[in-house]
Parts: sequence; structure tokens; C-alpha cells
Amino acid sequence: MTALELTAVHHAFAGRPALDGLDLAVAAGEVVALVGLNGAGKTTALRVLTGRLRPDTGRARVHGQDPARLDPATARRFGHCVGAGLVTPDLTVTENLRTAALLHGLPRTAVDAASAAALDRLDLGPWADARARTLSAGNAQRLGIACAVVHSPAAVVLDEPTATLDPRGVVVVRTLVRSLADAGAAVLVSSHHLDEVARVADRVLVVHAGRVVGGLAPGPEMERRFFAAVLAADGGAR
Ligand SMILES: Nc1ncnc2c1ncn2[C@@H]1O[C@H](COP(=O)(O)OP(=O)(O)OP(=O)(O)O)[C@@H](O)[C@H]1O
Repeated sequence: MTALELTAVHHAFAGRPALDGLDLAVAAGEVVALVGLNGAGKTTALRVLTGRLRPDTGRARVHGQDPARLDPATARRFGHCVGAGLVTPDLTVTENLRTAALLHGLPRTAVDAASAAALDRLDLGPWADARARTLSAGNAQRLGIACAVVHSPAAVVLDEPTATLDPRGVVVVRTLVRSLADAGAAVLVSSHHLDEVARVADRVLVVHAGRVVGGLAPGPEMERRFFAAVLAADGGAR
């Protein structure tokens, strides 16, 4: 079964289309990256897939279920960080990780080990006892990601997970994303960094004007091929 799926999704904000027949599917064990210009529809697509936005028409599925109505067993296998993460500003980093682990349904006996592992994976050890609201933007982003994956989910959605990260953080998140997929998870990320997605993604999808207009094979000249795909879509639309 496809782990993450959007089919013919349309959505307009105040009459202005944001998604215009967007389709995508992510299988277990693969990393798929969405790239696109500002306003292309990436975040809106991820909001639909995480059940935060009900589309005008079309279908979203997470392990075969409507993401707005996941049964508890399926919800426990899903992790996402789209917009504000599952983070409480007045709790410490460790308290946030423990809370996220419990909310994702981990048994109490597994919570300490899972939160310690997530702290380590996101390189957040020095800030373990810091309140979330005191973190730098990059460390806050790392914490949002850590809370999304603390339960080792089988399907993961991350919106621009490296947007505010320093070069070391980029490597940390790249390693995390790859290891989640290598362990069997389906991972969908959005990004503006073509060189970065080329390193981590199995497939790169170009989103333009609210739909997927093509794929980019990771490799040389991605920037040129990206613009060619966007221009071709614009030309085709005229
Ligand atoms: N809550 C909202 N209300 C009105 N318009 C919205 C809302 N959210 C998104 N949009 C519009 O939908 C379109 C797609 O936006 P979206 O945030 O999905 O793009 P994006 O590809 O994630 O862009 P970026 O790369 O800048 O993050 C844009 O035209 C945006 O202005």
C-alpha cells in the first residue's frame, strides 16, 4: 500500500487556486522531495496530507486513511512537522520530547529511551534542559522535527526541514531523513535547496501552480532542469 497519497487535490483560497489537481504518492522506504517556486503550493499540499486543511476536492490518504480521521493505530505510525511543530514553549526540550512521545502513543516504559535517542539524533543534547521558547530559530526547528519523529514513525511529512539550519544541522537532518527511509519509512519533504534534495531524495517532484509538473532526477544541472520544467508548464498552460 502507498503510505502517503494525494489524488487530484484542488483547493482555492478566496477563489484563487492554490492546488490545481495535485497528485503524488510516496511508498515505504523512499524519500520524495517537493521543490517549487514561492507560492507553488507545497505547504498547502502538505497541510492537506497532514489533515490540517480539508481540500475543496480530491483525496488525501495516510496508510490508506483520511488524515483528518486517522484511527489511533495509524496515527501512532505518522509523524509530521508542517508549520508550528508539536512543541510547547514553556516546556524544556526534554519535556517536549517526552510529551510528544506519549502523545504519539509510545508506552511509558519506552519514553525515556525514545526521547534520549531523538535528542541525540537532532544534536540537541546541549539544550536538553532549555525551555523551548528560549531556543534559536534553528534549534527550535530541530526540536519540531525531533518531536515529529520521536516515535520512529512509518510515514513522515516535513515542510522545509532545513530552512533555518546551519550547515551542520543540514547534515544532521539529511542523515535523519535518510535513516528513517532506510529503516522503511515513507518520507515526504519540501525544500528550496536543489543540491540538498539531490543528496537525500530518491525522487524529486516539481510543484508549479498547484500541481506536480514533472520529476527531476537527482544529479547534475538540477537548477537548469528545474527551470526548464517550470517554463514548460507555463508554456503548456498558455
Ligand atoms: N491560509 C491562506 N490563505 C490565503 N491564501 C493562502 C493561504 N495559504 C496559502 N495561500 C496561498 O496559496 C498559494 C500556495 O501557497 P503555499 O504556501 O502552499 O506555497 P509554497 O509552495 O509552500 O510556497 P513557499 O515556497 O513560499 O513556502 C499561494 O498563492 C499562497 O498565497
